Amino acid sequence: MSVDLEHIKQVMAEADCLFTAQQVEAAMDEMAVSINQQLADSNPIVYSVMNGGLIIAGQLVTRLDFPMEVGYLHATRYRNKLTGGELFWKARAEHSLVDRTVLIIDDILDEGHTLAAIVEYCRDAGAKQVLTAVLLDKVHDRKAYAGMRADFTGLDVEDRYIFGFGLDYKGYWRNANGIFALKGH
Ligand SMILES: O=P(O)(O)OC[C@H]1O[C@H](OP(=O)(O)OP(=O)(O)O)[C@H](O)[C@@H]1O
Ligand code: HPA
Repeated sequence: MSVDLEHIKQVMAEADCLFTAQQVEAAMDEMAVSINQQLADSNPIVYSVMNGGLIIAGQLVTRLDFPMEVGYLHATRYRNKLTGGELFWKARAEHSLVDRTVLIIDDILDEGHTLAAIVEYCRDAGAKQVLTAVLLDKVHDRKAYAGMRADFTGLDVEDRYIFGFGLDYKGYWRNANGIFALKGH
């Protein structure tokens, strides 16, 4: 599928910056303090959820100062579209999860179906504890279950279409250094 790069550039030019790079850095610092306190002696496996979790996971784990194994899971529900569908697994865990603590890191908890399915998968695979960390939690009443929250959350974000810092607009701008909202959405 060909992409109109002028459109992609225009989207960024017109976007609203909701959080600057400095605000994202500060949020990751705070998340790291909590995770360092809670998981220091747990020998966890830390999974990034590809693709969106790549940036936050990479930057968060360098703030963690205890022994851990690191890997990735790949599950997608939006597939570069603006609304989510059925969860599609592209890569599952390579480690045995039996009796392990698992920390799942993703960019956003939106409706939460992705994280809920991943947590269930890890529990079914024998993990003794599954914790979740997200940079963003989108504020609305469409969560997979009422009151759903990650164990560690960086920033609450308004109910708009978001991109930057791992989140994409039609596959682009995951590299944007900050959190942006699409004009009119
Ligand atoms: O809370 P939910 O409504 O389930 O949405 C959150 C998920 O959606 C995005 O992934 P996406 O499916 O877009 O794949 P990507 O990570 O490759 O962008 C994001 O990275 C989360 O994993
Ligand atoms: O607001 C969003 N932006 C990009 N990807 C997403 N995946 C879930 N919600 C979003």
